[in-house]
Amino acid sequence: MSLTLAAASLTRGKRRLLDGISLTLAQGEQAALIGPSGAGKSSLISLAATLAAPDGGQVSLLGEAPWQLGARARRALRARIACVWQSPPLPARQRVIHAVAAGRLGQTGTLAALARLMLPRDGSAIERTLARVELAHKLWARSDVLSGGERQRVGVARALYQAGELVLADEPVSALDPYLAAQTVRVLCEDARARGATLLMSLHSVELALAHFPRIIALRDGRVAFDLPASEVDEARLAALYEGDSPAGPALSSPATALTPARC
Ligand SMILES: Nc1ncnc2c1ncn2[C@@H]1O[C@H](COP(=O)(O)OP(=O)(O)OP(=O)(O)O)[C@@H](O)[C@H]1O
Repeated sequence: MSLTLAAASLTRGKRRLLDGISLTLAQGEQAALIGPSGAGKSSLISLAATLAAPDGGQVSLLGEAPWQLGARARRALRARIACVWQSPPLPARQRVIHAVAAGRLGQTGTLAALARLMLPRDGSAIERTLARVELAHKLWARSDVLSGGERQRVGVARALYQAGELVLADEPVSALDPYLAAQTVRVLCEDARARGATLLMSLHSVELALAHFPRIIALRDGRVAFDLPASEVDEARLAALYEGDSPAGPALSSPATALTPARC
């Protein structure tokens, strides 16, 4: 299995963000994660990206138990996992070419990686990757002059360039217009399919989820509400899922650690 969560839970302060989540994704499988705001979608992606360790249950990624590995082995595992964040953490002065090149930073030794980052050898491959998200013209632009949607597409290009065996995407198209959103989801799905990579993507747009994914995993209040083939997700299930959106769990009693995006 590419991704397995077995009764996985995640707690911050007194709040249970994820409550006994069990699911598996086979190598090459593609699933969309949907659910109301606050359902736990980003928390689940954070667990799968090893940004957070479960405080109950197990997480297994690409056949490894990340939290039983030493730091070095966990870094090597992370290099096989590509992440796309809703707000990609791009340093302001970084140029797009370097931001995309950073996708492969974890795949070589430190010195080679730094040299590659300063002076990307495969600028034309990076440009072609950017062209897939209609951003080739921004190759040398600085990150701080990009729009929110352009930043998101740089994050997508970085993941495409990384070519991870497991691709995790948390609301990767929330800042894009409907045409680009559909186009970008399609590119991520096609790329994963062509490489036999596994893809898990959280989406607010149920329409995009149903149009592009064969499997829909729905979360509500930190639990799996349903996990079904897209063809079996009907209006009644969606109405029950989104009806009466409510915050999950009790209020925090103490400041909690934010699940901040980091490079996978
Ligand atoms: N570090 C934290 N400390 C305390 N509560 C948190 C923390 N991170 C998230 N939460 C809470 O956990 C719940 C789940 O958050 P999460 O971001 O996973 O939901 P989501 O489904 O991705 O929501 P959205 O669709 O709005 O992005 C929310 O109620 C959120 O306020």
